[in-house]
Amino acid sequence: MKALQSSADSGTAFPGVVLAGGRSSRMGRNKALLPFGPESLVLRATRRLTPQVTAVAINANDRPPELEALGFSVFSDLDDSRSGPLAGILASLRYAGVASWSSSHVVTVAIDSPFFPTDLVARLAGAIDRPDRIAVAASSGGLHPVFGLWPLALADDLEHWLSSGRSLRLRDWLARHGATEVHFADHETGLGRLDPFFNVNTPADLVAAQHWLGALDP
Ligand SMILES: Nc1nc2c(ncn2[C@@H]2O[C@H](COP(=O)(O)OP(=O)(O)OP(=O)(O)O)[C@@H](O)[C@H]2O)c(=O)[nH]1
Ligand SMILES: [Mg+2]
Repeated sequence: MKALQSSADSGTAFPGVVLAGGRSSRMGRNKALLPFGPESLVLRATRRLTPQVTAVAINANDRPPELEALGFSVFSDLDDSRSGPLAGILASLRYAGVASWSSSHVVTVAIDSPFFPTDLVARLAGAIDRPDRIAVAASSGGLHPVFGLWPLALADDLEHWLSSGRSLRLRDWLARHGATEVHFADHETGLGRLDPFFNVNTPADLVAAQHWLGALDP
């Protein structure tokens, strides 16, 4: 069995994927390319993730030229069913093989949580001690399982789970394996406490997020 490839001394050693494969139906337009501060949500996510991981790729099903031109590897779900985040996690586990990422796990983050913690990966990695363990993020707002550390060894299990018509709910597949939950504190801002996993789903959420952005460090 592969050793868990992370240590406090060498820093985290996992590749990361920005999950941007959803429909953005509540927003009404592709969330990845939404302007956010001086950049876009996808650039914000990659910029926040890059210092935490060994490589970054983007998982997307809508792939306009502006997305492809960012300089990151982009890969789609295995099929076009848009069946939810589990499809993106499976695609990420499979992409790890395509990209020859030699690690025990892949990290995923959501496209639409622009304030996710800068110590996300270190904290998730520090919470598990075996290469077959899953770690997921939690906060005052509850569990955020799209932010997780996923063992590559579970790819076949997940593919079978999805292809056999089991639940598409991420939490249902998590329950099958168990996961270590890692709690993250709110950001303290001049405007009050902000859940680091604040989620931008609607145009109103985007307005609120821009407001929070002004109250936070870069
Ligand atoms: N790869 C992939 N990722 C998905 C899929 N559905 C949701 N996601 C991702 O999961 C995260 C949470 O998605 P949601 O905010 O719940 O859904 P959304 O599709 O982005 O937006 P809505 O259509 O408004 O629900 C985001 O990072 C999405 O890009 C999917 O079918 N495939
Ligand atoms: Mg969302």
